[in-house]
Amino acid sequence: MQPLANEIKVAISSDFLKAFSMIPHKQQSKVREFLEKFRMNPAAAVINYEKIQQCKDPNLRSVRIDNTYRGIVLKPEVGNVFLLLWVDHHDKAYQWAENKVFSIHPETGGLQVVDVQQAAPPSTADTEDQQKGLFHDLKDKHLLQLGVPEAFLPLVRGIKNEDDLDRHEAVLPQEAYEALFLYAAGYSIEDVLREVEKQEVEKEVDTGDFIKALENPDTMRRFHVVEDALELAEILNAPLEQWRVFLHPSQRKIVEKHANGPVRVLGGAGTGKTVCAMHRARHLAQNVFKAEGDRILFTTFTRNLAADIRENLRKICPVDVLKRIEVVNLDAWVSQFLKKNGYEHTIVYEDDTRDCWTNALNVAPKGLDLPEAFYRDEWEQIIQTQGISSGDDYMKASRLGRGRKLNRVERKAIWPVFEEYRAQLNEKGYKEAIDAIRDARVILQSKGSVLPYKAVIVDEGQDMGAEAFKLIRQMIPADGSMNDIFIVGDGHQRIYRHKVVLGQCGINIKGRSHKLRINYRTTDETRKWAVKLLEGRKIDDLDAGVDDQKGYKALLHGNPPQVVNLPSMAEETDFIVKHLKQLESEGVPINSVCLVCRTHGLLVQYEAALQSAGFTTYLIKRSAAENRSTPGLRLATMHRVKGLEFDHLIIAGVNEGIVPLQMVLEGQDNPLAVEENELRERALLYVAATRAKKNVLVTSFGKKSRLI
Ligand SMILES: Nc1ncnc2c1ncn2[C@@H]1O[C@H](COP(=O)(O)OP(=O)(O)OP(=O)(O)O)[C@@H](O)[C@H]1O
Repeated sequence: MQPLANEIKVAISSDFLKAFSMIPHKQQSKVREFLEKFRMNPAAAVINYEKIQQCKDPNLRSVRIDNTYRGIVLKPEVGNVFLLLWVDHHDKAYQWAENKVFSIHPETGGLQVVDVQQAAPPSTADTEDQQKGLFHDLKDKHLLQLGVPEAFLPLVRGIKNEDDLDRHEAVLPQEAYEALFLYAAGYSIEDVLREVEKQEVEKEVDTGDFIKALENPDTMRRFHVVEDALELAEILNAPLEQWRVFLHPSQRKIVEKHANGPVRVLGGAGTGKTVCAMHRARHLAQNVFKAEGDRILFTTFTRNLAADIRENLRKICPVDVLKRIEVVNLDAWVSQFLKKNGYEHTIVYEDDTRDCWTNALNVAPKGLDLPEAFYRDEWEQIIQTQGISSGDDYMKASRLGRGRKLNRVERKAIWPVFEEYRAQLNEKGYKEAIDAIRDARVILQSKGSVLPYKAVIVDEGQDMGAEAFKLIRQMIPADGSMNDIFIVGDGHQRIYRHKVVLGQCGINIKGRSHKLRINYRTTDETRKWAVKLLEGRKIDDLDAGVDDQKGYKALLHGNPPQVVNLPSMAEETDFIVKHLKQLESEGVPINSVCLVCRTHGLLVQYEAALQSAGFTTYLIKRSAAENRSTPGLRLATMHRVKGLEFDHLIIAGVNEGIVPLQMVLEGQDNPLAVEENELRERALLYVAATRAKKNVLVTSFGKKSRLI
């Protein structure tokens, strides 16, 4: 790798990458050639800097890409630093540059770009209105602390309500908008400053020191200092995958945190939890645990998400770093571990154990007349959760929270069902995941094995059960080591049957808890629709506390989800076909669309109908990464789309009886369990809707679900 001349720093902006992605391929190749020369020596004579007439910022220059295309570069007067800002056709590039001014904010130290033409206050604002503005309680000093550029103070004073604030979102620097949004949402100024990490801003900011400004977290959300040619080439190969380079300050803080124990990160759908977890893995492997034998374990709940993460880590890690990060879903890790330790069995899930239950229920006492669902829940919620393995222990077990009371005689009478169920599993060589996880922990404990992991990173923490977290704790015992466990999760997305209290699994996160609030994936309209599904429900924070969705915001805007009810499935399918054809006619690639529904049975029916309408389809499976190079409309159950994302989403068959799934709700005599089951069904719809980047269509036939 060649070093840069004279310690010159070259940074590219997120805007530059967006502009680069929009120019023709031919010019993109020219830009690449130019950039390589530029990166090696931006001060070289071959680079033709031209002053831009009428430009408000005296430090902006244009550079020649070819006869017709120009790049826009910022070369501050002081410091050996060059920033690449934009690329476009000559006239458009000049137009873009005309009103832009780049400056270091005197309070926050962040390098901001503002369009000075947009800084004028709303023309309707008279003096009286200004006094009643949304921010009239805040002094100028506070507004500046929040990152509002000085030139924008009159504009911000003229903002009268939240809609007005939203209208100015694109005009304000993102950090200023986010801080104002939080204040408008009811946070105190102190809370806002804490939330946006601006409590400890340096006293004196040198507004001429661009090198220093490039290290500021606000700057780093839009500028990236290019390290070497390889990195530059990789960034240019996927200019729109901005998560690879530009982290939000709240994300960066979490990623680079030096933590003296386990860290928990919460955040609603699309807030970049997985992105943070991946960057954390890279950061630890690259900068903290650097020895050849050091390993980072990155574990997820679902198998297809692990496959996706493996692919994405490749994009941000050099090969030598990547090979020290092991990505695997927990069940697979456990399976491999048990195999290595001489255990041969198959891990089974709910659907695989139907026969075992049928046989076990043959020994159920006739007089009690308890439904199958009762036995299954008793097994899962009492016997498995408490690790009960004998009739005696079952007699003593706490059944708190179970609606149907059982006296001693009844307990004794039903215990043989569970014994028989266990025997059925053993006979077939099956193990429920929770048993396998428990076995792995016991082996680790008894052998005192030392694993090579210096850190464990957990994605989808909300779906890991207590046994899973106890195992993770055992993998990396609590011996005071720094940066040992990093968990990201969201109770709103819990769609499997687990609820944990990390503290009770030996994972103490006190004082090391963070929250992400900016949704990068969905539009704000979709986010609001999805959040409503869970409104008023108590959602836990993985550690016996309560989580909320206050202060969340999506960066993108669009139409709210379209909800359509049709009389029959045939008519619903026709409607979906028309919708898909419309998308195709707008140039939407069909593999960026996913049709989701609640059950596999229904999915198969939609698959057949859509295939006969001429669409190629692709079923998303439990074990494979979502490979976009495979053609076809994506089809998946709600469980399978967790952690994934698509431009367009169709949620079909959202009928009463299907969402929530009747089978899940019935047979329950415990109101608490009914409530929990319904919550999970709502969470499934929340997860499904929040997979969409652009728009959501929700369809039903016959009677539509009461949830929509
Ligand atoms: N700093 C960032 N800059 C640009 N895009 C980002 C950034 N962080 C996250 N994203 C994008 O936001 C989307 C959601 O990110 P991610 O999947 O990490 O969120 P999540 O919180 O794990 O979502 P969920 O819980 O809904 O599965 C992705 O498309 C990701 O690339």
